[in-house]
Amino acid sequence: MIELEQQELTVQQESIKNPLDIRLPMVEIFETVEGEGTRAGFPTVFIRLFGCNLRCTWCDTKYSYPPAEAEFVMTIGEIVQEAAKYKAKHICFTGGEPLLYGDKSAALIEALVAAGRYTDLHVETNGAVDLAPFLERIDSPVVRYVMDYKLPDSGEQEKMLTGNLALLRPQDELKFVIGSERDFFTAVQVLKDYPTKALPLFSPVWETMPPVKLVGLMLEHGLSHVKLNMQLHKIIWDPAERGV
Ligand SMILES: Nc1nc2[nH]cc(C(=O)O)c2c(=O)[nH]1
Ligand code: SF4
Ligand SMILES: [Mg+2]
Repeated sequence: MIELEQQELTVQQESIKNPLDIRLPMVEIFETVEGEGTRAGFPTVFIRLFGCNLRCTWCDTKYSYPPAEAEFVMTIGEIVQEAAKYKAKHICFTGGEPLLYGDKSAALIEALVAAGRYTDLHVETNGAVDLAPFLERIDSPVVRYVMDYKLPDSGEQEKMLTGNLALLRPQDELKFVIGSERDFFTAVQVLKDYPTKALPLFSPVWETMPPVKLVGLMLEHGLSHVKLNMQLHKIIWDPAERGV
């Protein structure tokens, strides 16, 4: 994969003039209903890029980074065309980490916006990529960021760029995946320490945090501004199923 990325970079530095020709490593494109966040339940096209800069203990998409390999490479033009084969008007841009490719990730978002088909394009980002360049460059009311804040159980908390929290806007979402009481109390503290305009979502880790326990903690601690976030796709389909 590293070889592929280096090869891609060399080729692109030489010859890319049209953003639609930029090539990105892909895992999958499919249509389903969004399982999470404020747009849960809406038919949505998922565009899943390959590669991630984190390794969360409870990750449910380990097929989206090495030692797994990218399923295929597509140009931005091909990705936009493939997405347009589906009827959904919402896009979930995910991974892996969809913003891993910097300017190339931004160019894909811009091309999807330019297609003019979509009323919502949300980016599922992992909290370890600086959102400032994307917020500066992409000026579209349909583009929203759903940022994860990784808690202690994920093993990746120290990679969180806390500066992102102040950059998030009211249309954005800040998701905490909560695996334990320690995670819960850390999330509560983060919300106190780093004020944000984004909507906070608390999502239970499927295997270790029974939803009833998380709801109990939310009510007990008066978290009236926090929304419970259940992963609908794990309730509708087998939790291990891909492409749903
Ligand atoms: N239905 C469904 N909703 C999702 N929301 C976020 C997902 C993700 O993997 O990022 C996801 C996913 O994989 N499936
Ligand atoms: S950031 Fe997302 S894709 Fe990357 S390891 Fe963590 S859960 Fe998995
Ligand atoms: Mg998933």
